[in-house]
Amino acid sequence: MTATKGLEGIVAATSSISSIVDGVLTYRGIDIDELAMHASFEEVAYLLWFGKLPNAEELNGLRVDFDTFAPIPQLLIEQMKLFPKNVNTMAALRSAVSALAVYDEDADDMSHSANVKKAIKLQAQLPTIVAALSRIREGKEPILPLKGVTIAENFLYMLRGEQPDEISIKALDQALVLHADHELNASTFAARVTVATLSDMYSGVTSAIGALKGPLHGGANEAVMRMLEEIGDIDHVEGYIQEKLNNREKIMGFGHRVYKNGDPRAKYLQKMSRELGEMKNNSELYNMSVKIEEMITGQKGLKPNVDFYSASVYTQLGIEGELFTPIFAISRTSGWTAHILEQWVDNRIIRPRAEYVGLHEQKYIQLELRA
Ligand SMILES: CC(=O)SCCNC(=O)CCNC(=O)[C@H](O)C(C)(C)COP(=O)(O)OP(=O)(O)OC[C@H]1O[C@@H](n2cnc3c(N)ncnc32)[C@H](O)[C@@H]1OP(=O)(O)O
Ligand SMILES: O=C([O-])CC(=O)C(=O)O
Repeated sequence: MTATKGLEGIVAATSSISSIVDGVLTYRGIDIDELAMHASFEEVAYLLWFGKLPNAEELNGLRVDFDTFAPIPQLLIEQMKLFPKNVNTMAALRSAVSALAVYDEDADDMSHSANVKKAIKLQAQLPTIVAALSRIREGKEPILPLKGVTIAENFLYMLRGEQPDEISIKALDQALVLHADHELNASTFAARVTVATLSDMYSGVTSAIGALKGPLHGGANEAVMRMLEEIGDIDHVEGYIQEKLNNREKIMGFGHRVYKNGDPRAKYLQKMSRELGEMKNNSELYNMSVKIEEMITGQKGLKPNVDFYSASVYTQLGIEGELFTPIFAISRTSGWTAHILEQWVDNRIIRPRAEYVGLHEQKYIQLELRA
């Protein structure tokens, strides 16, 4: 038995949700380019769960479900208020989603219909939780979700308590579409491993949030923002990045296990970042990001991934760094829950082997004889 570090190249599941072949990403067979340009996040969530784009009636039904489920239990809000103010937002989100199970009397109902309902419910409630966590951190009261608006609009409204502008809504909606699913990435794999024991959907999504938090995965978008803040000025990019490269440090937001010639999602976030800068007459963040990209691609041949330009996009939308990875989680909830439902269709516990590299033939030594 020989281990493959990081399971690189190992095919660990079959799936009909999303695929990456020769650098082309599709959701249910539809190219991400088409979805990025034409689809709303609500349509994409439906597509991931049900395998087809919704007709007008189905889409409306899903929107009504989101409206119904978006409010979160008051007891959960009270619990979140007890979290320390400086808590990591992903840690708080992980705890809040875990707690949601306690308030759902159907949490352990493993029928397909109950699980589909939980997927929709989780998708509706994640934006409410993330916005509430942000408001509580700022010492403000959480805001109740609106009815009859998109997830992107509702989230921005609940964050700020005022009607967001159309450009921000459109940009966030497109970002949600781009982050919704990505084959067997680490957090989705974590979700599938968890629910393959026949544990419940809340456990699966809680595991996934834990995996997404790390800076080698979803946490990279926040790390990119911290890096841009540390650099501070376009004139400092060269010295800062060169020193990191000389020290063989990783630059967050670059590289990918599967894409070697570039992440097809990154170009949309780059475009959005450029356009937002032009609109606000302040392209500093965008220009810094482009300069970083030129250096990393020039010297290491590495291309930006989905996390790199999302950092400057969210910042230009007036969103704080602590919310970048939680926003990723809001979007990826659609993909995680679609994978969880798929896992249960033909389930088998996921239990690989380890190549043992430890000591052999050791003897038990009595406590009093140990050094
Ligand atoms: C949504 C997402 O999860 S997208 C990914 C978000 N993560 C990041 O942006 C973090 C930065 N990137 C990375 O750490 C990696 O590229 C990963 C985690 C995305 C992929 O990891 P792996 O496929 O295991 O590649 P690995 O880390 O082994 O890198 C291969 C080589 O490229 C180098 N490399 C990879 N990414 C980077 C980077 N961002 N900066 C500098 N060097 C890098 C590694 O140092 C390694 O070099 P070596 O062979 O000389 O040791
Ligand atoms: O697929 C991966 O390894 C990481 C990624 O880009 C994602 O989850 O969107």
